Amino acid sequence: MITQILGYPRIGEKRELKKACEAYWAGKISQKELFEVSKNIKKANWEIQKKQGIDLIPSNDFSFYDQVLDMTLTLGAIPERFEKLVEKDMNKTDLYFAMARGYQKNGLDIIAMEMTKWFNTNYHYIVPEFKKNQNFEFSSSKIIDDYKEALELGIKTKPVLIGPVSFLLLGKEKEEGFDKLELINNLIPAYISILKELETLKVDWIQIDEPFLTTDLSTKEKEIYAWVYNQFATQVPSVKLLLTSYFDGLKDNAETVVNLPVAGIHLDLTSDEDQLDEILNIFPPQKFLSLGLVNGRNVWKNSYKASLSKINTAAKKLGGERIIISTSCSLLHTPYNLDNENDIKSLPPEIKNRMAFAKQKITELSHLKLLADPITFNENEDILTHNNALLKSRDHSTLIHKPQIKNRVKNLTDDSVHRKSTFAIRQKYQKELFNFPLFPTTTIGSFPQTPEVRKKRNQLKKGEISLNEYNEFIKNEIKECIQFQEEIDLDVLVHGEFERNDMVEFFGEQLDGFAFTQNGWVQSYGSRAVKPPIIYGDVERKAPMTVNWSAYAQSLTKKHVKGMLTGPITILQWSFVRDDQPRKTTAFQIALAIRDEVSDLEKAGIHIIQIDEPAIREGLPLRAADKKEYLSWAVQAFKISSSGVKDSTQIHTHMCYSEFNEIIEHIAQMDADVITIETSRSHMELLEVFKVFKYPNEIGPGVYDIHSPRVPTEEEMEQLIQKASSLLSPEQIWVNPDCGLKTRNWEETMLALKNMVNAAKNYRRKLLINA
Ligand SMILES: Nc1nc2c(c(=O)[nH]1)N[C@@H](CNc1ccc(C(=O)N[C@@H](CCC(=O)N[C@@H](CCC(=O)N[C@@H](CCC(=O)O)C(=O)O)C(=O)O)C(=O)O)cc1)CN2
Ligand code: MET
Ligand SMILES: [Zn+2]
Repeated sequence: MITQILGYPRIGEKRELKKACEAYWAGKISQKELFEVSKNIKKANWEIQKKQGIDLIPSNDFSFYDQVLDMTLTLGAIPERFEKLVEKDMNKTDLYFAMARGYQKNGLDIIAMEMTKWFNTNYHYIVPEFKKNQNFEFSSSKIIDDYKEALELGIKTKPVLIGPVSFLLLGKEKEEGFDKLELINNLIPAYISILKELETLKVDWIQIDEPFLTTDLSTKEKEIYAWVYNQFATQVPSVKLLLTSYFDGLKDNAETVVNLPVAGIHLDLTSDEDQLDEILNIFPPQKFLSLGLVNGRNVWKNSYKASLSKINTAAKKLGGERIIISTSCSLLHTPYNLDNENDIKSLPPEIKNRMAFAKQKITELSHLKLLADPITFNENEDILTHNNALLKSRDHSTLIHKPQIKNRVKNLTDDSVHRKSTFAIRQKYQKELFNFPLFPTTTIGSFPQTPEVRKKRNQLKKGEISLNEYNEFIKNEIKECIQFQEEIDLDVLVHGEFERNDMVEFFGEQLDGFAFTQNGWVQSYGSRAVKPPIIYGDVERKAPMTVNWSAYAQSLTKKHVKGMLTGPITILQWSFVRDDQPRKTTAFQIALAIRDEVSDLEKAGIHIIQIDEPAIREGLPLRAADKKEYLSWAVQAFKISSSGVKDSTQIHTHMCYSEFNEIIEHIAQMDADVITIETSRSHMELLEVFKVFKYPNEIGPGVYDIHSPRVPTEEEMEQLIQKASSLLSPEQIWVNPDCGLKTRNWEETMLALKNMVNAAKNYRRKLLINA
């Protein structure tokens, strides 16, 4: 048997890549220095795998920003607006970063390529853009260079490519009148060139990722898959392709997939463990089968007993030589190394003992290999015994199991899931209490997280300043933020979220049942990363988490300050979640904790409370058949958290990543009094859905794209308000940015928000004149 992983984290064990990229963008280091950092990261990654005895070590899994963008450049699919830069002889690295981040320099203003979520993860990729008759050409030698770079270190790697069908499906048509899949004919020759070049280098295996194979495919799409892989088999017959898919099972695509003429097929057995038997029944002779047993999406130790049983089942049918023991997906979604976590207060040893990060997951693969082989089994049996005992000890842990919490979830009644009155009645009370003008203005919560704020938090962590000093600093930030909001005359104020390292981690740190890490960084997009908290046990709120900050902010102003919370589904989705109970149960436990916080905010005199749910869409299962069930409990979880308040208390929610058209009815069922959403980047295109679906409650479509440093003008935003008014009723509409302002700086923020408030005022005035 052989072992493999599908990809390794690439930000560096100490986030070296983030620091190097940001320094390079700021002009502080040279390109040579940047490349030096990347070289060291790749080298360390390859060597650790080699040391642990991984047989198929990936290359080209490294990326400076995103692997899909790498593929776009490899195929020469550079959008037209960047051609100006090519003509100016900009070097490839700068062009690459310009495509990812936009280019506003030297009199040019070129907007970045769009970014969106990678399937159901918190990783974002750069969306390929296609025009009619788009040409593709093998244009970047990164995949070749990285292979050679590893070879020079004495390591023969398995280059990784995104497959052609998935590449097209990941992209977007930027012109009317064609279907991106038509481009497959233009695309295949470019792929053939890549494969031929790899062939001349005598590579052994090539990993080709087709993650769309775990989604619902049309007959036509299945036919395209068959056609494409037959092309490869005839035109480059000697290359050994290992075809992967992940994040779900092959299900009804299984028949198509096992019959593709490739040398090996990889299955994700962590997200669909039942598929193995079915696949084995139809699996053709000679092909290799890769068993994705070690979970690349969580931080829990593998159950060797369960994995070995699968390996044995497969080996009985296929024989051991054709089996590959693998991670379920790339390890991109897990942190680097658990050995770096030594703070027992944030990560109790009992929990740490049951965890594995990327480095530990590699060890697990080599253990499984030893245990799967009868010859090496005997002398390693204690590894299995130990693993069994460790995982069993979980069942009786008092750290994990809290009967009173389990009971509270069990005893939830229908009443706890609904507001007291209908929206129409609540709206009446709220209008009386708040008396806002038409088009009330507000923000989404966070204000700039400046280097000073982060530095203070860092000093607190290192013990260089006292908690008191830190709190006073944050209070001062809040004070200045409130003052600014009053000055520009926003209608609903926020405290600014200065005390939060991250909107999820901040809550995780304060809840029972959560652990957190010091170095457990996972890439979210580009140079940005998160440290997802770890939910290991029953979740309970120990004490109020945000009340003091909100109450303090409210004490500074006569205007209403919105309380600011993260919702249960977003906390669930952006954490590493325990795997010993259904996600729904964990979501409900978090929801109850948030419900208690909402209630305490209300008692403290906060009359408007926002519960953010930006990740509700991303949690959607990949298969249509599974969506309904998820949406049902996700909406319930939100309602558990939000429905314990008086009719006059106004509940807001916020969502970005607004590809929500398909779930708009469920969003309406959440029954928030006000929802703010991301729409400005698409110029309100997303609101088209309201032509066919009458959204019942109030809604704030974003008028200001916070992803770009650009300051929008009053006129622009007024036009967006006007556009929204043509699709929604003026009584429904709020005016706000697309999302929080934490990644922006103060200068941009001040100008943009001033313009935003003026835009709302101008539009109100015009309505009055016309009335
Ligand atoms: N969890 C989560 N997922 C999300 C989002 C989100 O906000 N949270 N937003 C969407 C977009 N994704 C994002 C992900 C990360 C960041 C982001 O800004 N991350 C920061 C880190 C945030 C953080 O944890 N900051 C810590 C500081 C960590 C740090 O870098 N400390 C320095 C020292 C700081 C100093 O002295 O200057 C160090 O350790 O070296 C804090 O504020 O306390 C980064 O990568 O730079 C933004 C958006 C979708 N997914
Ligand atoms: N309240 C949060 C903020 O303003 C919502 C962010 S959604 C990713 O940052
Ligand atoms: Zn947002």
